[in-house]
Amino acid sequence: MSFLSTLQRHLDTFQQLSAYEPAVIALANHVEDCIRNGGKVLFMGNGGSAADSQHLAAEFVVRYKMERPTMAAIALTTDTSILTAHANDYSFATVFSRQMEALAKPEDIVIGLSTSGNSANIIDAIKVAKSIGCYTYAWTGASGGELANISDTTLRMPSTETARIQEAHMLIGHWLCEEMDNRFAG
Ligand SMILES: O=C(CO)[C@@H](O)[C@H](O)[C@H](O)[C@H](O)COP(=O)(O)O
Ligand SMILES: [Zn+2]
Repeated sequence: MSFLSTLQRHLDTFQQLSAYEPAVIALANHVEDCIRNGGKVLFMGNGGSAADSQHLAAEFVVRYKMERPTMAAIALTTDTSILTAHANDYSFATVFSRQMEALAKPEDIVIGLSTSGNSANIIDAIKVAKSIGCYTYAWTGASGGELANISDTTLRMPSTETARIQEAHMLIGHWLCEEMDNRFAG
């Protein structure tokens, strides 16, 4: 496939994202309430979505563009000792749910990023998060996968291509950070 056709598919996907404004504003309102009430946001994903989870948690805790107080967030993808011990001793399928049991509180928001919506470790962790009482979001591709059936809210990106879905997730994530700057800065 040529770069121009890749770029065209990216643009086709992104052109549809303006329709997501109500969903992103609703998410931002929810995250604002969660943070103001002492909650935190837990992100998780595999592969590129692990990187995206860390990227967004860093922007919450450190900064995005503006000076504002820190916002509580954590990516469940970063501690290699936890990840390797759990995968080695138990199973990779429960590598996030174990951390969810340890860290999540009912007032928290959980965001699982999965392009297929079918990653077993995210499905298991969303189930555990719900049993704890957290509100759960799935960020997926167009199909939504199994995560769309079990999460409280699913944001389905308008693509079936992994890379384009990931690119759209990051636009949504940066849009959320921008909203948080507007609400918490100054
Ligand atoms: O970044 C990419 C592809 O762009 C890959 O590393 C990709 O994230 C991995 O194949 C993941 O395991 C896919 O998982 P998921 O998005 O289906 O949950
Ligand atoms: Zn990638």
